[in-house]
Amino acid sequence: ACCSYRLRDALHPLWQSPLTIPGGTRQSPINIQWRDSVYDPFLKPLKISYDPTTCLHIWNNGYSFLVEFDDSADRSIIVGGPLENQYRLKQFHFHWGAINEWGSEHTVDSKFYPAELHLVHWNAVVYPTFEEAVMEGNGLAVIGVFLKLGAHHEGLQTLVDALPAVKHKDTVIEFDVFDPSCLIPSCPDYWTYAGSLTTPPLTESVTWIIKKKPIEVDENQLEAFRMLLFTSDGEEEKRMVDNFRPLQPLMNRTVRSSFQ
Ligand SMILES: COc1cccc(CN2CCc3cc(OS(N)(=O)=O)c(OC)cc3C2)c1
Ligand SMILES: [Zn+2]
Repeated sequence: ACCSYRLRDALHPLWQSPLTIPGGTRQSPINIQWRDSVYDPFLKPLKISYDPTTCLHIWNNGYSFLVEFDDSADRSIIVGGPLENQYRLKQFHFHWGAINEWGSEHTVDSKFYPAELHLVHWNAVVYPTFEEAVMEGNGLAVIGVFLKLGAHHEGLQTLVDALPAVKHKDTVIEFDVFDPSCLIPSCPDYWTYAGSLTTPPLTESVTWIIKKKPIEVDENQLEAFRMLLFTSDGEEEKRMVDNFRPLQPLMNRTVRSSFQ
């Protein structure tokens, strides 16, 4: 009883997974202290080339909603930046809060944004499958984009309009043409550091590329995220909000910036 009590204490209420990974040295998310980040002049610009027709569907996986892509060929890829290889787009999703005061996973100088977009890519040059890449130190590259409250975002609206169809956990809707580069700021500046997935399996396989500039979305668009449910149809409704992992210790890591 004692050990299970201890374990239960350490489990995150959201997905019953450990808050800290035993022996974890590069967990995510982290606070990005702007003045502690180190400008690296050798960082290249990140090159993003997505084919909008690789978009497949949106599904509510009970933790967020994922927009998944056909990653059977090198049709939607990123290259450059801190990356040694090119990486294929697998899916993107968001994390958000119940209110605008919090919701992002990463913070900048301890400031939360109301939401954060993650575009998940995998190293198909080195690994045969996404599942294998998830387990390897250089397996994944995730672009993080902060969302702030402001003007209506035209590109996001097509996605928002589809959300009522994936209100419940394990629902899916076809979504067949979407170019996620409309959600990425044109400003090239980013921070980068070695981290992990922030949802199970929490593996330390992610090169994080966090864009300095946020995108603006309006209140109605954030509210649309908040009307999704963690729960399946027929279960007692639990609103899908606050689906972000707590900040993790920086430990022996340096955050590099692509800008001075
Ligand atoms: C070996 O473990 C897996 C193999 C294939 C697919 C998955 C599920 N996948 C992992 C990557 C990931 C990563 C996710 O978020 S994040 N913040 O990028 O870590 C996520 O947020 C909803 C969902 C998923 C789903 C796990
Ligand atoms: Zn994420």
